Amino acid sequence: MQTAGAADEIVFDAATKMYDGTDEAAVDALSLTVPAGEICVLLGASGCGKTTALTLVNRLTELTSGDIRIGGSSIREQDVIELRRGIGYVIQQAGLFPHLTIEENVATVPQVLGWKKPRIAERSRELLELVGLPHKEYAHRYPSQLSGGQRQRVGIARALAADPPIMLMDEPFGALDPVTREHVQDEFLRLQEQVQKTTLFVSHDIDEAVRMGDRIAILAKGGKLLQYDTPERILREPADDYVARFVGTDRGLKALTLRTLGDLKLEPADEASGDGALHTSDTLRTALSALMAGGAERLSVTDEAGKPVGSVTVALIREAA
Ligand SMILES: Nc1ncnc2c1ncn2[C@@H]1O[C@H](COP(=O)(O)OP(=O)(O)OP(=O)(O)O)[C@@H](O)[C@H]1O
Repeated sequence: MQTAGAADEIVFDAATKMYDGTDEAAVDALSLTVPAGEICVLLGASGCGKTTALTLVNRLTELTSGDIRIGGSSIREQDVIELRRGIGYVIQQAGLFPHLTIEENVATVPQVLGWKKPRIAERSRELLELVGLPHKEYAHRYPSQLSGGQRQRVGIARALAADPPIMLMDEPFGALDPVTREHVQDEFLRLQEQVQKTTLFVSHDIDEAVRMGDRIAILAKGGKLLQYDTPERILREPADDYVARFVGTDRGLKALTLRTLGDLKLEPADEASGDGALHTSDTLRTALSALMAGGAERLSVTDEAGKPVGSVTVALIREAA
């Protein structure tokens, strides 16, 4: 299996885009640094410049002024084709080639790079396994023979094929139903633990941003950066009223998704502790919801092996929050 490959820091340095025929910048002097190996979610309302900011990085959109540096090198000074070889790009509908099999789709970039056949075959096999699509079952299907979630996973495998240091993801899970979406998000996070790519991820969904982001950049119209922080800080200390409104009045509840029962000093369990349906890996929000739904005073908690480790109450969660 693939382990962490190279990852590069991305620096936006007063990056500005003014489209022809417009008199307002779509992205106005955006400056931020995404540390190597982290996921930065660009979050904001429709039209605030998220996609523009993203596509400035692979030069699908050209900068009007300012700069973007990847691993210290300006993108302006690089050959566009070379630049894009180092960047995986995933879009909403996966953008797979319908007339190519899954394996051929994953192999497109290695083929362009002139890899030898056995190396391409090995890489495709490895990547399909990595995204949870066993080669034997899926390699020879066509995109139309997969579910939406599976197609998105192939899109991710294809973007990772040449082991690029950077991933750009433009609402990659936007077209999926909420259950599949959560599942694919979790899978991507597991994958990211292994590959550790520097990832820019566009979303307009605060829940997705909180789940996926090591950091979240909240943008307002014109690509103006309102706050750039960890999900925890954004939920607890929104920079202004706009950010507070954007993250929602239930931000206290959302913050509960950032911590798990394993982070708490649990209380001892007693006979009245319920049936131990909660695990240390469950979030505080899941625990609160289980306590409310069951009307229980206290629920017992087990570790992943099913061993009882204590119990949780609403008061304990309130204290932790
Ligand atoms: N090719 C273009 N020519 C002119 N204006 C454009 C072009 N592409 C985008 N824009 C404008 O730039 C602004 C930012 O668009 P962009 O697509 O980056 O926003 P976004 O935040 O990604 O929006 P959404 O969430 O709706 O996809 C918008 O006002 C849009 O109309």
